[in-house]
Amino acid sequence: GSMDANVAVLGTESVGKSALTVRLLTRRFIGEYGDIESIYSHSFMVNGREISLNIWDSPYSEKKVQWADGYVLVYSICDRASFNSVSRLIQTIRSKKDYMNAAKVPIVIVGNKRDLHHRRTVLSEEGRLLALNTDCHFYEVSAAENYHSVLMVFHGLVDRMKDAKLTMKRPLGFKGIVKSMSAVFARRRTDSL
Ligand SMILES: Nc1nc2c(ncn2[C@@H]2O[C@H](COP(=O)(O)OP(=O)(O)OP(=O)(O)O)[C@@H](O)[C@H]2O)c(=O)[nH]1
Repeated sequence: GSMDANVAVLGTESVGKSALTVRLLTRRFIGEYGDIESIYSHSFMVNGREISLNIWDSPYSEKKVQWADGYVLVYSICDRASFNSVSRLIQTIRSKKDYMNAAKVPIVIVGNKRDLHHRRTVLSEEGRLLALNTDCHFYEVSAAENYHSVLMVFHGLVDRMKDAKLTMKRPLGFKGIVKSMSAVFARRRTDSL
């Protein structure tokens, strides 16, 4: 059957949340993203099954943590503070989500801006270790350079959400605010939330 799930892309400022989301949806990197805050709907096939994701790309808020079924937690490999905030986010999500088993909340950790290795301040091993210790998936990617690795992030999350037995079909909770990608390319402020 198909799966319909809500995904929150979270992380501190300028780590590339919009870049990752736009890369997934359009396969493109457009450089500057402005103050985009929208929910996007995106469907793809995984092992012959249609997966429909509602993706909310935005700074942290409690409302989004409640809304989401799965989380993409993004930091920049050039920004130590953004990495530190990821472990705090994991704690927050696990304390706020009412799962039978908190360890099962589907979370993937993403170290972005891999292309900027000359400015790296967070080692790959540190990301991998954090993921190991918190039972999350881990990816290092470059939204700027690569579509495939970004796709793998969302496939990994879908796998985790399937494990969490999230199979019910349900309507999008925020009627009428799914923006078309033209809003992104027009770099329009989307303040209707
Ligand atoms: N070199 C490089 N730059 C990137 C990458 N991803 C994003 N950027 C740049 O980093 C800046 C911030 O990217 P955004 O996608 O707007 O980051 P964000 O996390 O959505 O930022 P906020 O909306 O401010 O929270 C932009 O100038 C992007 O072009 C990457 O993989 N490599």
